[in-house]
Amino acid sequence: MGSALLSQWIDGPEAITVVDPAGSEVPEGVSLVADRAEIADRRFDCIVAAVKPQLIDDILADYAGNLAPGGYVLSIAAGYSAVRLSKLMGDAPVIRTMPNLPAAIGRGVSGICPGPHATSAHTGHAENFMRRAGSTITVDSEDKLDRVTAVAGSGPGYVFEIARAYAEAAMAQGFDEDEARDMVLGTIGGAIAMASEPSAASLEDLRNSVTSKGGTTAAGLAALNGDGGLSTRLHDTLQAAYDRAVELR
Ligand SMILES: NC(=O)C1=CN([C@@H]2O[C@H](COP(=O)(O)OP(=O)(O)OC[C@H]3O[C@@H](n4cnc5c(N)ncnc54)[C@H](O)[C@@H]3O)[C@@H](O)[C@H]2O)C=CC1
Ligand SMILES: O=C(O)[C@@H]1CCC=N1
Repeated sequence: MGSALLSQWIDGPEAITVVDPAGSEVPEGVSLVADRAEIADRRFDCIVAAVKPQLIDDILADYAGNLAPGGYVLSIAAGYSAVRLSKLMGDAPVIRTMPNLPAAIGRGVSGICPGPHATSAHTGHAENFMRRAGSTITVDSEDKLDRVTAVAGSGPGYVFEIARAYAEAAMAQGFDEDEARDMVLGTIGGAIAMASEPSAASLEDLRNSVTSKGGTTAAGLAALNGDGGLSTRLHDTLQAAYDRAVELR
């Protein structure tokens, strides 16, 4: 996820240094170091925590001394609370964010939640930073950010899985893999673009506008969600993701 954001951040004026022991590739103009020791005496206005939440306890405390006076920590980690991260880093100002993967093409949706000691200047900076990667929603509690995580952070995973299953079903109708992928992504993309038009009708009305009485869509929709099974499944999906975020706090 860090690389996806980085791809959108590089056009800005900031000097960016990435620490990654795995030596991931970084875009031109970004410094890469494999070991924090190489930057031990340097100070940064913003430290981005982009490791797995389960690794934060072991990794981030070492960076407390790398924060410049007035700087802040921007976390993208799911669940791991800003309060806990601030304490871990010597009462540093922390802003928690929750981006999603389409940030890689500037189409992300990012939640932002100011944490302990964060000033309005820190929040403004984080909002500008995340807006470079797509749209943002600022929330006033960590619990809400964990719910943004369930809806949007994990959301591309649900969408890719739905598209995959949809394409698999198209193949069962006799289309080859490329045909199925093209038709399914074209249909999803077209429908979403139409629903995203400023003057678009409600999602319910749009659905109804496809559904002729006694026709094919009505037959398909009855199988898809006639018993409310899809609605229940999606409700359970978001709840399970939220519950996991709570466990990671
Ligand atoms: N994958 C996604 O769609 C999203 C992920 N996130 C959050 O982003 C964070 C990273 O997740 P992913 O990108 O999926 O995982 P990832 O495994 O792809 O990336 C983690 C990176 O951390 C690096 N790393 C490991 N140990 C390190 C250390 N000691 N110092 C510096 N870097 C180290 C790894 O080499 C790797 O490049 C997690 O906290 C996750 O909750 C948030 C929103 C969406
Ligand atoms: O699966 C995860 O935990 C991360 C956070 C949101 C999306 N990927």
